[in-house]
Amino acid sequence: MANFSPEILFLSFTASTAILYMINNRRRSRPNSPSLPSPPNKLPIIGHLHLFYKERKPHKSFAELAEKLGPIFYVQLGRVPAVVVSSNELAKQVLKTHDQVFASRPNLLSAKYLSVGPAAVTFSPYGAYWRQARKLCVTELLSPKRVNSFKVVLDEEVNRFLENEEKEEGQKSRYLASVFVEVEELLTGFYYGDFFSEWVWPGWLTGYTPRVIKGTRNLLNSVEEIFDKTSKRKQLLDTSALLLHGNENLIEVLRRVQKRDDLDVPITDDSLESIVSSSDKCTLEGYEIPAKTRILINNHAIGRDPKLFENPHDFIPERFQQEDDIKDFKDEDFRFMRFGGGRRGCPGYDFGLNAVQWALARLLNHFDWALPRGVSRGDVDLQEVYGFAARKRVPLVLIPTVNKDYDFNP
Ligand code: HEM
Repeated sequence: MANFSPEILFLSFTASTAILYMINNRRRSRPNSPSLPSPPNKLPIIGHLHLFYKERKPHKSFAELAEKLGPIFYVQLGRVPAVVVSSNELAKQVLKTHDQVFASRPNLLSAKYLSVGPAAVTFSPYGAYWRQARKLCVTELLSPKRVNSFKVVLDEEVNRFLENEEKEEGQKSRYLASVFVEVEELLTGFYYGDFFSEWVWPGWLTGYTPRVIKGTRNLLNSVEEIFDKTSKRKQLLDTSALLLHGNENLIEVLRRVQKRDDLDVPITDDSLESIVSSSDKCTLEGYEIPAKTRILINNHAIGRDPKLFENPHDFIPERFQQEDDIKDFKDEDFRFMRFGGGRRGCPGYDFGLNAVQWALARLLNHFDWALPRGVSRGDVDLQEVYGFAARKRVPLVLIPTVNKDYDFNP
């Protein structure tokens, strides 16, 4: 029997339902902006969703459409009206000029289950709860002082990982990495059922909901195991342990913090419970964007814009060594958006950079790397898979040669 993927099953089922009922929802959800470009072939119920299934790479389909329709266009994704922007100027307008209007987050099924730790902030709707949770996260977990104190742990972790690669601990590290990869896949925001959020059955029919539940269980078990390991580390990371689902969830942390008398902004019961959507209408490039329209910033297309990058499709990592580009880490022109932008931009910027630089510097300084014998540069598959952050489709396999002068236990 042919092996149909859950998405195909779901899309076919929905498309046939659409044909049976012959419902044309064009009038219901098209925003009030007749001149906003939009692709043809909009189907009943699923809208333009069928255009984005190709190779499971919606970012590429959006980029191809932008080439035909321009840097701003409208698509109907199931029940969700969306506007796709594909230029850095428009991204700047969304993330800077109108960032309050677009500061909320979509209501994803995966986020409902996986909203623990920093993800609880990431997926909170914009409002009082998000503001307090983010403030708590920034002051208690991501302040420069905190990030500095984690350096000891980072150092220890990188060493432990390298030492134990072949032992049981190494297997656990690999398992943990696989759990995070799965979580990252689940949080991509392009599960088709999310465009019909009032329907519960597609999640069960396609097996997506059980997958999310399993992913959540694995994540929580892994994180709990990490924090149970040593009481010393447990003390050091006490606050982050709480944020990452210790004995209290984030609401309980907020309830506890609510009783403190040193808060700049007192947390009232109202502010804890109120979830405000400030999603208002606004104008982009002369087009009126109705309230509750989802804005998708196509980072993939912006990162390959020939107006911004010379030979954008060529692999020239040296381009990022230019002084201007290093300075451009501030990204005032919104060319890279590595950490997003605006009021929902990444508060873990320092932490993330430290962690990546620390691990990468070690790997590059203390090992020489080469392709396996018989494999040449041209053989390396540079295709990506769509995700929260695009990952290589085929992992890069390299042979390290240990620098014997490096002491793992200084
Ligand atoms: C190199 C590492 C990292 C990268 C590339 C990264 C990137 C991002 C991006 C692109 C966003 C979305 C911003 C937007 O919507 O405009 C984000 C949000 C967020 N990140 Fe990071 N991040 C990194 C590390 C971290 C770390 C280490 C933490 C915390 C431990 C963290 C916590 C958050 C939170 C809480 C949000 C949501 C902010 C909000 O919605 O208010 N990130 N990150």
